[in-house]
Amino acid sequence: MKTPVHVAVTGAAGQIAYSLLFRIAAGDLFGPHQPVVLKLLDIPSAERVLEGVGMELDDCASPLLHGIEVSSDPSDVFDGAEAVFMLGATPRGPGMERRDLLQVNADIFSAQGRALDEAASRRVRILVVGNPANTNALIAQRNAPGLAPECFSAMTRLDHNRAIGLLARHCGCNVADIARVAIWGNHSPSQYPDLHHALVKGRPALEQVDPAWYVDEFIPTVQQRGASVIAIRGKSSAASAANAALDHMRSWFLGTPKDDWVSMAVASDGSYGIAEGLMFSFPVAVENGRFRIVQDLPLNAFSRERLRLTEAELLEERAMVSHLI
Ligand SMILES: NC(=O)C1=CN([C@@H]2O[C@H](COP(=O)(O)OP(=O)(O)OC[C@H]3O[C@@H](n4cnc5c(N)ncnc54)[C@H](O)[C@@H]3O)[C@@H](O)[C@H]2O)C=CC1
Ligand SMILES: O=C([O-])CC(=O)C(=O)O
Repeated sequence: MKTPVHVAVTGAAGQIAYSLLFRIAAGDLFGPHQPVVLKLLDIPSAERVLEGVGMELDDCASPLLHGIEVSSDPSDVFDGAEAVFMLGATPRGPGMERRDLLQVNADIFSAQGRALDEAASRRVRILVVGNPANTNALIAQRNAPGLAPECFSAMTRLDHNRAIGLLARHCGCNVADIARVAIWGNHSPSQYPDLHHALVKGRPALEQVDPAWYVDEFIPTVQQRGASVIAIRGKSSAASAANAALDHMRSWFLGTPKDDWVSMAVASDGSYGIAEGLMFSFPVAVENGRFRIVQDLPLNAFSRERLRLTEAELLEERAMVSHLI
């Protein structure tokens, strides 16, 4: 048996965690031969719920689950962690934008960034899911100067999966027939779901869909999908968010297919003219456990303008938390 990977999950008593933890324990993250230790963090008032989640994990009798540790102290939970899912944050309700959560959630990410700096493995891979995810990831990263910026990412994989699902339904094909969809920018309505490089059954997607559908339906539907789920379900996406978080981490640990990429918000290195340091979603490829931003994709005037708009929003969000970074 291999040495267990230590996986920390914050907000472990919440709804996304309830869809995530059992799948990690079942091997959906690292496969059927890699044991894990789950390290669960939530606030003291959630202690009883967390205890109950731990009981249910025990009751799954998963041979891959080599331990469960529960705490309300981030330093305990991040100690030696190699994979960290940062879910712990207040979700939005109907009528709110994700950025309305910035003042509510920002302090969590500065404190937990410092705890990661102090305790996590130097090779840790951190995924911020709690909203507004990009700027929370920026706050955490800036509060962890002892960790490489490449240890941090924020989740736009749900948007990426939504885009693939919608395109597949529209084209009447299987999701496996689709490649090279990209989400650029912020996990917010300003994000840019880009089909200019996408392939459906190996042929350019934009030759197979009506341009008006792409601009007037596809882009706004993906941008607003989170709000649509809240309006209909009464709560924000949870199972699909957990699924995307697993997809994100699995791609980061195990790699992306040779002829495809995924979308991840990572610290900008200035690629495509995006301000350095912003946590910006790019198409990325992963090889040997390291991601690289896919380079040299041609961007037309429409795409350049969309990138500029979402970058402007992230710059505004960064200015709103300048006291924390
Ligand atoms: N990036 C993305 O694509 C998505 C992001 N989200 C975001 O994920 C976050 C979590 O969503 P849910 O699980 O539905 O919310 P939830 O309210 O069910 O769970 C959040 C949990 O975090 C805990 N928490 C709060 N402060 C904490 C702290 N300082 N340390 C540790 N835990 C803390 C709460 O006690 C609660 O148990 C929300 O911010 C939501 O908006 C949700 C869906 C998709
Ligand atoms: O919309 C929300 O608040 C939750 C979320 O981030 C999503 O579903 O994309």
